[in-house]
Amino acid sequence: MQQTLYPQFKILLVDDEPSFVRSMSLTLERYGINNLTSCTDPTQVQQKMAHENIALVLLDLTMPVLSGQALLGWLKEEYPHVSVIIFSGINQVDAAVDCVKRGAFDYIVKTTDQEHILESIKRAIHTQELSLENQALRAKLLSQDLNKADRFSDFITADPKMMSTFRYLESISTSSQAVLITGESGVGKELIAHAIHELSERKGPLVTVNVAGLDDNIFSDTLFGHAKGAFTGADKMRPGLVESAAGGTLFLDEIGDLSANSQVKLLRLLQEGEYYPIGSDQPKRINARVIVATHHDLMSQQQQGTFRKDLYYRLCTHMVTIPPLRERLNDLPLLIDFFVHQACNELNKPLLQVPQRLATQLQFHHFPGNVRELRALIYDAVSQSQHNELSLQPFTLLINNQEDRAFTSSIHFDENIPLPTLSQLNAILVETAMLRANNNQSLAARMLGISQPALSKRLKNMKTQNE
Ligand SMILES: Nc1ncnc2c1ncn2[C@@H]1O[C@H](COP(=O)(O)OP(=O)(O)OP(=O)(O)O)[C@@H](O)[C@H]1O
Repeated sequence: MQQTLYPQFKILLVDDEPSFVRSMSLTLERYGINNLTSCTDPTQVQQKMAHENIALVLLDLTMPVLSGQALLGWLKEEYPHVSVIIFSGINQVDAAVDCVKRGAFDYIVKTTDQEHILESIKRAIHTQELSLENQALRAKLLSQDLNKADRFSDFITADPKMMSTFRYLESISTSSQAVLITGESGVGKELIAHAIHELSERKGPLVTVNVAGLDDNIFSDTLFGHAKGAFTGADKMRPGLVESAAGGTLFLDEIGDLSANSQVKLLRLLQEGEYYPIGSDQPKRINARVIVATHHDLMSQQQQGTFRKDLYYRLCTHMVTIPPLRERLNDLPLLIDFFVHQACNELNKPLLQVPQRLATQLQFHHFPGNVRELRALIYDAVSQSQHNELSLQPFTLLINNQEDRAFTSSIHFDENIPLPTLSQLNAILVETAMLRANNNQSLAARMLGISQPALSKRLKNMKTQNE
């Protein structure tokens, strides 16, 4: 099994008592916090900070030679972004206030119960993770570049909104927090989940589970597995898919359809990082990053009370929304070419020419099934094509219907206002087409159903009439 280090940065434990360092390390490791380094000699801290990627320090207050307070002052001066939690053998309000004033994240008495200590450490980790991601995100947004563009190569797009989504995903690639992907059915959420897994560089597998329609028992059995004898027919222990995803990613698709009971279990898994196989009282720890996706509007589901608020807010930390195809029409020609290539390859046909007007004409279609629908249409057209050009037959009904509908529903003449003249309408149409085509005359001409020279002539006429 792959051992993933958590968190992504190191935690330095400094205490002159070797027994405390040992027991604290064991406790943290038991709770999945295993990216640790330690020292019992406070004078070594300087060297460790210089050579290791440390973002959280757990510091004993009372040590010989160099006190925790002195080290805290030095750390806050030299490494202001590093969080420091102070541990003390005694509960001294003055010392606690002083440490917090000097910038300590928290002050903990060593005899405090373990849960409280862990809570504080988890909070510090979470704060550091968010701040590191924030820095990465800012750098990424400023740079405009993708470092690992190849990880997105299966997702065909030239859309600026998708490019910012890719940059955002790069900046959170090493985070251990869950990612929520939303968007209509068929927009490519599963492809994005694959890209996130690839970006994370986790060595383990990507395990996908469609949770729609799973009742709570099946959900638990599928994800958490069961112990031998847990129920009739459980004749041997079976590990769940959380375990299969160890060292990798667990992708839960259709999360908006999760039953209320299963939502509680998922929340616990995300919050505590633990789960119980059915019939076992031994908790197991998750060692996989979780990605969830849904085509539902989770925000309104949680407002209506069908999706737990706490789970929603937990999932929201990292969220991406993939726009529907009709909102990224620039992707149409790219996707058409891509699917024609793919279909010709798969169906063993020579590469077909794509009539240029296809993308323009398809712009009017609403694409309720998004890219999946476009893919199916292209595959159908490729299989029906007899000659070396893609047959437009499968699209005719769709194009005519949509063009007519788009046309008639968008044009309305108010009875109280005089009708425009034909030349006024002509000018409006030409200007709108030029605007939509980004001043590309060939494209605008195709939209208007005329040749490029004819459009150029009209533009010249309009110009002289205006002069
Ligand atoms: N941008 C894209 N480039 C190439 N192929 C795409 C793109 N987007 C989607 N596809 C293809 O469209 C189909 C549907 O994509 P996918 O299954 O990822 O959608 P989804 O959003 O997860 O849908 P659902 O909500 O129904 O699960 C797949 O065959 C996928 O490969």
